[in-house]
Amino acid sequence: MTVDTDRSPTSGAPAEGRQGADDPDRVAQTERRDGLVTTGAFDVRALITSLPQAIRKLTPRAQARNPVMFVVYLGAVVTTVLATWQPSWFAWAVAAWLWFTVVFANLAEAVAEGRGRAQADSLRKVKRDSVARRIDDGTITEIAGSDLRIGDLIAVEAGEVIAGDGDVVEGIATVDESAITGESAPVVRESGGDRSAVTGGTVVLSDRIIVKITTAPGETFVDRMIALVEGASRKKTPNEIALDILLTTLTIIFLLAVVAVGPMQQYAGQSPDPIKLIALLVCLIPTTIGALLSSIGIAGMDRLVQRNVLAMSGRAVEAAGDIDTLLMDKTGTITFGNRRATDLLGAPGVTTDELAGVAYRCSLADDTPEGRSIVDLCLDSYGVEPLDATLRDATRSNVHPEFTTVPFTAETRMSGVDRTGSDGRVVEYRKGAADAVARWVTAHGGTVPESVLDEVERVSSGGATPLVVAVRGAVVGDEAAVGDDGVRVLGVIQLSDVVKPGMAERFAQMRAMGIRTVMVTGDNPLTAQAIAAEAGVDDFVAEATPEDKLALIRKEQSGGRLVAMTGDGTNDAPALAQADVGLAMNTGTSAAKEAGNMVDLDSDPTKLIDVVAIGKQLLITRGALTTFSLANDLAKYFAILPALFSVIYPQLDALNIMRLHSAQSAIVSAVVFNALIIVALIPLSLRGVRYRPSSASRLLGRNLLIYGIGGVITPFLGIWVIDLIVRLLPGMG
Ligand SMILES: Nc1ncnc2c1ncn2[C@@H]1O[C@H](COP(=O)(O)OP(=O)(O)OP(=O)(O)O)[C@@H](O)[C@H]1O
Ligand SMILES: [K+]
Ligand SMILES: [Mg+2]
Repeated sequence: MTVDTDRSPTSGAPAEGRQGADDPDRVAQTERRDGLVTTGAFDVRALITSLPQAIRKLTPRAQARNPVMFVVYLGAVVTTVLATWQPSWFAWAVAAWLWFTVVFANLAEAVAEGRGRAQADSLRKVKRDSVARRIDDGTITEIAGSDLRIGDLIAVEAGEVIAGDGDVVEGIATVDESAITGESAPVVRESGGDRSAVTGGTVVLSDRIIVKITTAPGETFVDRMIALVEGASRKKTPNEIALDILLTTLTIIFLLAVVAVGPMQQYAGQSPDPIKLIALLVCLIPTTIGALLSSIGIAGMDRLVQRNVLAMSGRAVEAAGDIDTLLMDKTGTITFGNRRATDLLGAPGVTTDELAGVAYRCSLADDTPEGRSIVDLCLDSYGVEPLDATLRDATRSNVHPEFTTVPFTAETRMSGVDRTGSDGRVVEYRKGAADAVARWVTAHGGTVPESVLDEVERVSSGGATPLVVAVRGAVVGDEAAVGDDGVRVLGVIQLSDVVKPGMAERFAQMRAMGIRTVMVTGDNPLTAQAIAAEAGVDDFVAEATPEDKLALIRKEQSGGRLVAMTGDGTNDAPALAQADVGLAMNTGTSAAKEAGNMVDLDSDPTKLIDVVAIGKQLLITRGALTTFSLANDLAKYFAILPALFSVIYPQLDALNIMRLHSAQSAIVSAVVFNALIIVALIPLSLRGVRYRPSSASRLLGRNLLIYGIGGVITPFLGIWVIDLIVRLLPGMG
């Protein structure tokens, strides 16, 4: 057991290095920083500090949620009544230890929940009251952050707290998100692209942005994080419900068996003692796993929080343990997502100046990061004469009589501007994915020159994204001479992005875990291939629309496979919602974060390795403790049955292999052991059984061996030792 003695989980202080080298279960080393942090290790003091909370859970209502422990609870009540009615040392000893059993079970849950409370406290600090400057028809009203409604537009400037969750709809800013992510380096949040989501409670460090509110007060990301780490929103997973049903069935069977013992005793001329029968029942029903089941689940979620992953459902965590396929989008997930225009390559007979002029027009109203980077490149490196500010702004906000914006969509994979001249003739400026533009050009009777196709191929093979630029219609003004109404390809814009470091080895690790990694991108096959090779994914799908992404997941799932998806864009949202595990990047859009069932605050897609390990560990821990609990209960037969019957059937004394002192001391010892084993296993239930990547059947065999045999042997030793002490107490015969 790893005992971290230098901090209490309820101290509220975010720990430095919550995971150290002392944690044997650490599956992968991730940089840890300040932030949403607690110790992953178990702290003995937590048992004491969580005691009041455990006692508070003694209400019938709280107990009724757990059928196995509810039987113990009722047993404790009945035994207490009997002990008051006919007091004896034995009766009171059993009553007291039955109450301890119930409290210890509550304690397991309270300790697990307590670990989240410190995180919740530090998150509440993020939820400070802030003032929002709401924009209504151009005027600004100051209102309380708590009065914001979905759809409100607010202006936030450097130094101000963002009052609510939303998407940046105008501007670009650096934002300090450390209160939530623990990452102290500021992040860029900008309109238009996949890095538009901002979280209420974070602070704008530079510039000014306009944010469109996407969540109602009280339902914000931070609110959900608080509910999550406190376990308030925890629902039983299907697996837990199935196990609950099994445990309840066993409890009913044992209840019937014990009820039958009374008449048997009577028949043999011995008057049955209800206290002994209750003790027998409690020892036989699976109290150990019944007591620890919910803390195992809570601890699994908590371990994810320690890795900066927020799981919105326990079901997703369990599914993660069995993932077969991981789908990822490319930009922003495998690459940094900071696609910048880096080069312009003119078609034959087109000068780069002409190309730059058209590229600039194309991107004037394109509010994506790609579009803005093209404008920057054209102005800074190609000396394009900028349009005057009013004209530009009018175009951008699509109110100019002459210019009509054609925004980028994931379906068309093109964007541009239509310009209506004074003679009513329209010129269409377009740029976009090579295949999309080629289709547009062909549809209008044009062709893409061979040399442009060569450039596209060259740019793509290097892992960059080529955008083909084309114009259709008569020339108005000073752009490239296109002659008549025809359509003409002007050249290629090169967009460059960088693969996040360390991808290849992490994907290799996934391969070792039996997970197939597939990159799904809207980009062209050559770029996809180059990036796929660099990142080391097993497979890739290119030119995928949002529907394709969704269909791919459905196809994988229909083959019985469990699928994880990581993504950041609005176009990934349907797929994130469909996947068994939908891990959204925190840098992504609100839509993506809403759709997924997990959010990675570090925006690291390979974090899925940790998520899978934690999911597997959760399943293994639950299996191991269930095995242990059942084996354990079996062994208690040997302590209690001889004690109950040896007076009438002396042969049964042969079963009393522990040579327990007396019937009373045997029963009390069994009940004491039954209670103490719960406390002894709390650390294991919270920390989880050690997990190493290996085949599922090997793991299962190994655990059955350790926890099955351990579960049989431990009670014999434990009850024998406890009996040595208990026999010294009064009333033990
Ligand atoms: N602003 C833009 N204007 C025109 N075309 C664009 C623009 N941005 C991207 N494209 C083109 O559309 C393609 C699809 O872009 P999108 O951002 O939808 O990709 P995606 O499906 O999210 O995949 P990934 O994020 O993995 O690249 C890009 O590969 C590019 O060729
Ligand atoms: K038991
Ligand atoms: Mg994307």
